[in-house]
Amino acid sequence: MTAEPDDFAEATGRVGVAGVTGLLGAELAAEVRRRGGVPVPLARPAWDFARPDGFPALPAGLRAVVNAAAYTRVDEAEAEEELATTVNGRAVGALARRCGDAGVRLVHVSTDYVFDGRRDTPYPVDHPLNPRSAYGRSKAAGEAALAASGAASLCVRTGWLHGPGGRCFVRTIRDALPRRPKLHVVADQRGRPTGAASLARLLLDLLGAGARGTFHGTDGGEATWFGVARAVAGRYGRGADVLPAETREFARPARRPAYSVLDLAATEALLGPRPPWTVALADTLDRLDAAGPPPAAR
Ligand SMILES: NC(=O)C1=CN([C@@H]2O[C@H](COP(=O)(O)OP(=O)(O)OC[C@H]3O[C@@H](n4cnc5c(N)ncnc54)[C@H](OP(=O)(O)O)[C@@H]3O)[C@@H](O)[C@H]2O)C=CC1
Ligand SMILES: Cc1cn([C@H]2C[C@H](O)[C@@H](COP(=O)(O)OP(=O)(O)O[C@H]3O[C@@H](C)C(=O)[C@@H](O)[C@H]3O)O2)c(=O)[nH]c1=O
Repeated sequence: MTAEPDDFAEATGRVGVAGVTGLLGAELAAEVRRRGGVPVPLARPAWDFARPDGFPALPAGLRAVVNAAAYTRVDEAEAEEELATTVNGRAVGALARRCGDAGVRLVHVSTDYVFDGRRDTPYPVDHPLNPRSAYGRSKAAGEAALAASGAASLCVRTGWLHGPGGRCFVRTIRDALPRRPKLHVVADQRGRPTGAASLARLLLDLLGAGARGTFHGTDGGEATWFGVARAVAGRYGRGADVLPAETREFARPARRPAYSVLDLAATEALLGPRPPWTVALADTLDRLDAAGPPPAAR
């Protein structure tokens, strides 16, 4: 990984955003606007990641492209691996080649699920990939396609995203609380919960710092899914209703890594310490509550 600062932070310009309707893409578009730039959606039908052979040339005058489009349904991917691999793998290569042709920098987002979760200390950026799920394999294929394209790119692995603008674990737990007297949540998977808005800022900051290669981009600290669920429920006076479970009790089609804490050393050396995950969690819940009534406290 390298970093040669440029003037991106001062002159955001037109930024292509793929996946603009998603959890991260919506925050990215908002953050580009906040910095005085113009987000340019790269969306269907022209940019259908399931049909990357049909990608057009990039719109003119883009300063950079950020790819937040992906097939993200981890369990469904087990039965749809071919589609997931096209969207998360082949399409990334095709987009990178379009960016290379136009001389435009590409920021691509990858996941903690490319690792096998067998470590018990944070995964360095150059640790060998060994995904245990179809989704993880499809995202690893995207990283490989990006590298093979030769385009000037930045790949940022993140994990456990949450935000008000889409489906995520935090929202699932918040919405389940009024309907379920008790929630059993796995306490043997550990990672770094990350706010989508916090990640959007980080991606643009990394771009502005001229970062190239692979970086990790999460919020700071670490937690289990049980810990996250407890924190969500605690806000509504329901913390005691979240009970710890083991992964083997919670059968799902896809395997999740037991440990997916990503090492942040290079990112923090460039941009300073990451905020603790609890800050972005409070922000997500504030924004969800502002949009609709919170679950009734019991
Ligand atoms: N969510 C998480 O916890 C994590 C996510 N990531 C990565 O972060 C990135 C953003 O994820 P997130 O915001 O959660 O994703 P979402 O599932 O919220 O959004 C996915 C976006 O991709 C678009 N998309 C899906 N299929 C296609 C297609 N065939 N053609 C064009 N666009 C398509 C969707 O468009 P539409 O609305 O039209 O379907 C949507 O805009 C992804 O690369 C993901 O792998 C990494 C780690 C954790
Ligand atoms: C809703 C729920 C989940 N769980 C468990 C199941 C699973 O092991 C874990 C996480 O649940 P989810 O299925 O919501 O999260 P999951 O879809 O696995 O989230 C992942 O999404 C992809 C896109 C990524 O890239 C990852 O970084 C990660 O954020 O919590 C419970 O134990 N109890 C519950 O009530």
